[in-house]
Amino acid sequence: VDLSTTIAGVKLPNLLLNASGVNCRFENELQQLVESKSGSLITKSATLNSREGNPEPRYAPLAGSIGSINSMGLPNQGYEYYLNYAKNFDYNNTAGKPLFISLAGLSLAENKTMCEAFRDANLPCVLEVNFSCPNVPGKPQVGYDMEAMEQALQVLDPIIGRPFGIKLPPYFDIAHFDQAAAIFNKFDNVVFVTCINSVGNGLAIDLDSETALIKPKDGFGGLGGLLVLPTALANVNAFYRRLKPGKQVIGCGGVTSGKEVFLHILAGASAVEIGTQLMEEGTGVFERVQKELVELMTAKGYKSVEEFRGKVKTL
Ligand SMILES: O=C(O)c1[nH]c(=O)[nH]c(=O)c1Cl
Repeated sequence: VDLSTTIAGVKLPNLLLNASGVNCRFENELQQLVESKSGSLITKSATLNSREGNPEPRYAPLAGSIGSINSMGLPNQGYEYYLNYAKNFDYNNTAGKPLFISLAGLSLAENKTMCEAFRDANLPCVLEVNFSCPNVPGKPQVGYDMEAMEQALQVLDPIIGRPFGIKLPPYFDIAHFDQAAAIFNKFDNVVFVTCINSVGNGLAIDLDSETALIKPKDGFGGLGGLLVLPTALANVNAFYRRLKPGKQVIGCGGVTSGKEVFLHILAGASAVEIGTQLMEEGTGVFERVQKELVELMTAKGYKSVEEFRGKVKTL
């Protein structure tokens, strides 16, 4: 069974990778991903300067393993740390794993500076511009401001000057799928969108203590895990149906096993990111999920993901 895929012109030996933000802030964590059975890896979203992020507790699993809530607040080492990592990355590693870099500037100026630095370094890594962090107080998500998103792309696309992707928030209105896809179809370098980032500003409350699970923002944080699966599948499929040929969708959200990876591919995903389940299980999740996906494909008679990608049936 062939699980390989190609994103932005780079080959992934298998279609699984981490969701940006999980197990990828520090070099030792990134090395764990390199040594894992993932097909590639992506760094924690970087800002111009390093950040401590929000006060803890800022992440919590939800009762009944239905998902997670986080308001990390973009803790990261600053973009130069990840630029340096990308300069030293072994692109000829035996596993053949490519490297993705996530950038989440707090302003267009920050994103411009970071994208110029990566352009000047001219490295084989692939950029994923994060327009969807829901947890920086006072910073509304660019992904929910269509005009700002288009203006940002008008500035960043020519600077990046090569294929790149965008990490999107979940949309919940068909008109928003239409508007966002129409924007991305204007930029030839935007060759993939990653759907979805966490479902913003949920509130998880503990029944016994009658207290919010996380400290920042009165307990408001992004939701992930199984509970967001139907929203993730809808966003993957909405953009799969709307983006021009040649543009791809990376699925993210609700993956706990091979089953949900299969559903993401059926919805149209060319690669699939794992966040909450990686946070809870550790990097062994990639081997387990891959085995389950192969078993499921074999049971269904599929030899490659191309045979069923995007082929979700409707009634
Ligand atoms: O709070 C975070 O760091 C964070 N948390 C998320 O759930 N998505 C993001 O893109 C980011 Cl940047």
